[in-house]
Amino acid sequence: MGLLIDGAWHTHYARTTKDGRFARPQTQFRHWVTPDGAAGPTGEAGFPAEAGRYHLYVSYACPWASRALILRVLKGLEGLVGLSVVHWFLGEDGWHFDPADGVIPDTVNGVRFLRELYTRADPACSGKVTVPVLWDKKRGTIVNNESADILRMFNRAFDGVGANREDFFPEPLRAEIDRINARIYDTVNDGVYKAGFATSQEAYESAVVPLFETLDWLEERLGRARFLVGARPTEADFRLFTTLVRFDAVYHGHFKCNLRRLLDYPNLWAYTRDLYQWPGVAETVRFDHIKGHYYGSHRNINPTGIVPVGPALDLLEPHDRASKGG
Ligand SMILES: N[C@@H](CCC(=O)N[C@@H](CS)C(=O)NCC(=O)O)C(=O)O
Repeated sequence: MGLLIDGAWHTHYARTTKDGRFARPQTQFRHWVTPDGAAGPTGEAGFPAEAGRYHLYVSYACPWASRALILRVLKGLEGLVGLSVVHWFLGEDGWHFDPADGVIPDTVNGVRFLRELYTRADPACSGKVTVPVLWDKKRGTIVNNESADILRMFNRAFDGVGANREDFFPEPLRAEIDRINARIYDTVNDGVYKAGFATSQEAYESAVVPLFETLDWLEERLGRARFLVGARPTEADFRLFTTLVRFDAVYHGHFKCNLRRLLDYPNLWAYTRDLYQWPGVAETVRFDHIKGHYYGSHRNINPTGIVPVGPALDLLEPHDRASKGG
């Protein structure tokens, strides 16, 4: 693992703060694709929605990239926004495209390492080289590498150029979705990383306790309703899903989030299966990439790199959630 400093690749840097806490770095590129090319909530104008102009780079292993991948499918953007998938192993050279099952090479820029995209976009770029990345083929630059922004763009920007009209961030539900996202981001999506990458007992415990408080709260909420907000799935559900689907396979053991398993939460487990079985979602979930990435790449946490065979999970088991409405 490494990062860019003024365009140069470095492999030695502190991952945690002095007290052992993991702090997620700021995202560098925050422009927006919009229907007419007007500026979005952040960044510059000049990225109008056009069929075939933009390309998405993801890892199947990564929960942040996977949420963008899910929205690409749910909005019917496969024919409009191209796709490349990195190799699951994240080593000294960062994300790369070595051939392996499931890897989709970079047909746009022909790069071997993802970091080359970052320095093409900005030769003096500094920061982590992360997925997802949304690339503009016309201007030859990164539009945005923040998954939360990419979800919102995919949800609306391409509706006039061939996306379907499904709305995963409906106007009347926005405030509630934002409110629920904030808690889930801090304690669950990022919470598992704060626990897993902690290098002090205190930092670890201060992530695990709120993580399970939120899961307990969600268990209760999802006992009353099929989805988090409203009667249809929204972005809030898919943002939570990508963490839940990895929970027992990776976070429970590898990241020591082991107060309870997802399987111990009847509602959360059935909810995860419901979303997994939602048309288009299962094809975005690749456990070989997920497990290979976490257990194989984080040698500070798992020095042998051995990938456990279990747990046996049946995500296709019927979920019986339709009775909760929606
Ligand atoms: N804020 C970013 C975070 C993305 C992120 O952290 N991705 C991880 C993979 S799960 C990554 O690419 N890490 C590369 C590294 O740490 O070198 C987003 O949500 O898009």
